[in-house]
Amino acid sequence: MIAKVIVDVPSRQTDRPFDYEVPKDLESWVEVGSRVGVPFGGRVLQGFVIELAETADIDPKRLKSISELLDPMPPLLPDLIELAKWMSDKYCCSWTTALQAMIPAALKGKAERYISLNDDPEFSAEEYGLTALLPEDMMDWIGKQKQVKLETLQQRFPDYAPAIKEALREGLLLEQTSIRDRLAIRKVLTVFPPEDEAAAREALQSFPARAGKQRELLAFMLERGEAMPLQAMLAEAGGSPASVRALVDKGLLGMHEVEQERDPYAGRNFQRTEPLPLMPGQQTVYERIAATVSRGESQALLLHGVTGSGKTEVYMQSIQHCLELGKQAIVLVPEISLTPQMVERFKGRFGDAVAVLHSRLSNGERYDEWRKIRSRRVEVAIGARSAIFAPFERIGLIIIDEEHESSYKQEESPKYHARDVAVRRARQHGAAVVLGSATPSLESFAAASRQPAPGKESALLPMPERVGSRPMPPVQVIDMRSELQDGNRSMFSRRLHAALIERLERGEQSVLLLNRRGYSTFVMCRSCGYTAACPHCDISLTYHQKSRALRCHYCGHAELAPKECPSCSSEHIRYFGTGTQRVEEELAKLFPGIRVIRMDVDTTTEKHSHEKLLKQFGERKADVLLGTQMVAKGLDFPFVTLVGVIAADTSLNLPDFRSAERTFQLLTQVAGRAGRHHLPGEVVIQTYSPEHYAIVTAQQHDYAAFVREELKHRGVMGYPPFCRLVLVTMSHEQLPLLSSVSEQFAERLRGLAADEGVLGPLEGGLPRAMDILGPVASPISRMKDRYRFQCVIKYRGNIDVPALLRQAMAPFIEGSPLKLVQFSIDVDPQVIL
Ligand SMILES: Nc1ncnc2c1ncn2[C@@H]1O[C@H](COP(=O)(O)OP(=O)(O)OP(=O)(O)O)[C@@H](O)[C@H]1O
Ligand SMILES: [Zn+2]
Ligand SMILES: [Zn+2]
Repeated sequence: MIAKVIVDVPSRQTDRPFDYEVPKDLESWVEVGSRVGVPFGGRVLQGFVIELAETADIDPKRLKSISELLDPMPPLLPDLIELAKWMSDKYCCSWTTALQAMIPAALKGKAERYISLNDDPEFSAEEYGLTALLPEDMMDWIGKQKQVKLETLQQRFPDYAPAIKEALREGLLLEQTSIRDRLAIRKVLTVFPPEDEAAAREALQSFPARAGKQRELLAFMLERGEAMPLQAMLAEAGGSPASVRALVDKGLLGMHEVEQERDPYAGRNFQRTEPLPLMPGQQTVYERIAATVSRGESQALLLHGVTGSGKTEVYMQSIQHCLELGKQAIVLVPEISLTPQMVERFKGRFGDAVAVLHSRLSNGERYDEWRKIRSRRVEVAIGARSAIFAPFERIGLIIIDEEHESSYKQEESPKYHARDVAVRRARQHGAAVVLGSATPSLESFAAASRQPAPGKESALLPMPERVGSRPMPPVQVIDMRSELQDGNRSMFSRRLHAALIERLERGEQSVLLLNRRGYSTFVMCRSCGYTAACPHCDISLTYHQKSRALRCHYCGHAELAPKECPSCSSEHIRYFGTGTQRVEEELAKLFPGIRVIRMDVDTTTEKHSHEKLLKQFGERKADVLLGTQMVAKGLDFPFVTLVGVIAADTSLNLPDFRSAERTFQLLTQVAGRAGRHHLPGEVVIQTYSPEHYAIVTAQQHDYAAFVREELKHRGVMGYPPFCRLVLVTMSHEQLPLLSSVSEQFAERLRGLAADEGVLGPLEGGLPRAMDILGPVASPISRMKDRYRFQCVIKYRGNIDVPALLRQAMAPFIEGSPLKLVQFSIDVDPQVIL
């Protein structure tokens, strides 16, 4: 049997399956999706079996064998293997990169080298005159251990590296490579009650007096009647491991190692919840989703429900329906809203049938949650982006909450968008996809608004009302320019100031949002305007108050913050702390005694800090929750009656075609935190551009008006959803070489597009058109000492752009990797900064 294996070398030249013979004893184990170790270029590397075949495509004499099978049960399923191929085509990444993205980090094995003695009876060290090569104690040690790690051997005998090498060459020592996973399954020695209870009870009567402890232990286990870890048993019943072992030897108790799972939610009791009677709006939507799931139709539905309309309840009842059909469900949520609130809701409804995958778990915990899915012990997976790869076999429903969130796009390779992968995976399984949001992305909204095919219903499912017909909170927009004219220099407008006082007096809570972007921490000289920049990247350094250091976000470069200006020696050099720190200080000054919880990157670095802070706020231990984007989403606190936005426009002015959309989304989401329960809410938005349509429409809670206006702009400028984008970034240390290669690349691409008959500006109204802009220097023109150029490709219609890109790149990616210009391709980029 031949296995076609994708080997873990992420280079474009080796991005294809290689043939390996499956050893006879592994034939019944190796499957499509198995992870194996295979010899490759003199080493053993990890790979995935993507196909099994009878015959090899290469000369059988050159055929090598699989060296090891890494897991008894394949970590990947055939549908995921196929999905990886699709991802590698669509996103222009290597196959192995796509496959690696699908398995938990704990399974990304690393090759290790082991040394043993050559115990082949034919081999004689004397004969080859090798007896003196290695010291006797080393030979003894290796012999006793049978197999030692090369690293350990070198540490123990540091002076013998050349001798060890020679011994390996001469065959005195043998080397094996093997893939070791980054972490093993946790095993616990467990004691089992007697298999034959009657016999054990009999034995209990006839125990000799001196074996009193054994008697006690046996009685204890008989009483208990179920297995328990040895440690726990000894702690509870007393006694020593030796007495337990004696009972095991007598065949009265059983004992062996049992895999144990780390359960991050162990010991937490989730209050069981029952499905709520749905509101009429929820009911209509639920019925559409349930019918689609029942039909096994892979349709993508857009649930456009305003904040507080009860989307989560609709998700949960739809999942319930899916489970009743014997199928599984995946729920994607943005990492940031994987708060205890969200987890609690799902655990409360589905109990142990839920696996939770998020990045704040340790690798081990994540792996264990993943194994619950793989071994079919759970039915529902809830997690961030990568949970879309949950290895379920019969998916009936995929839900993407807050579908407009940019965190669904992975920024490193494979640069996939979970929404597109979900649609593809749903097609494989005949599963329904539900995209939910109060502020859908323009792409999803445009797709769902398209005229449905004849006989089909619309994909757009609106829920325009809040649960219980609660009103949307009134929003006031404050023009900060007139505040200044009236002599108010504070960062709080008079209205926001007064509103905060009211909440303090009434004992209600407030959420304050500071749009962090544009408020970063930087260093500036007041005398000459000098700002500290990274010597390796074209970007300014940020100031970290704790370590008093300046750091680069891109390459990690760090230096001590200067006391005087390096440029003009002035002492008037100023460090600007994070925006949120400044707001916090100001709050303390203006409202003595106010209790503030600050939530930003600085206060949420520790593992559970995010949860802790929210919990405190939920318990009303603070008056104000102040933070960045983190406070805008998903929170549902009954006593929050005021939401204030300190400066709405910081994200409006970014040179990014989505900046208006992002601003509208952020304002709408954060405004939605107010007045969700019995107490009415109020929102105050401070801005310098009160007339901007993103702010006006957010004030009116008018998504449709925002979309109309935004679509006009996108149409004029030629941006999605009117076309699609691909960003190609090229980098190299030498500017002249980079400039010449990027010109040649763009020329080739234009030639290929012209051959296809699609080259040209998009304005022409052709159904298929492709425009290639650039190359130009990237907005960050140098990073990690490499210069960067980019091309932006805009296209419309059914054009296989990735295939054209591969062809255009081909001449530049062959040969020695060191001299090569590096190409990075981002399909459907979220930011083109
Ligand atoms: N049918 C119902 N009957 C009573 N209460 C409900 C019902 N459905 C939802 N709720 C409650 O309404 C509140 C808002 O619901 P939920 O948080 O699901 O809204 P949402 O649409 O997800 O909002 P957001 O987009 O702002 O997160 C919650 O407290 C929820 O428990
Ligand atoms: Zn200066
Ligand atoms: Zn840098």
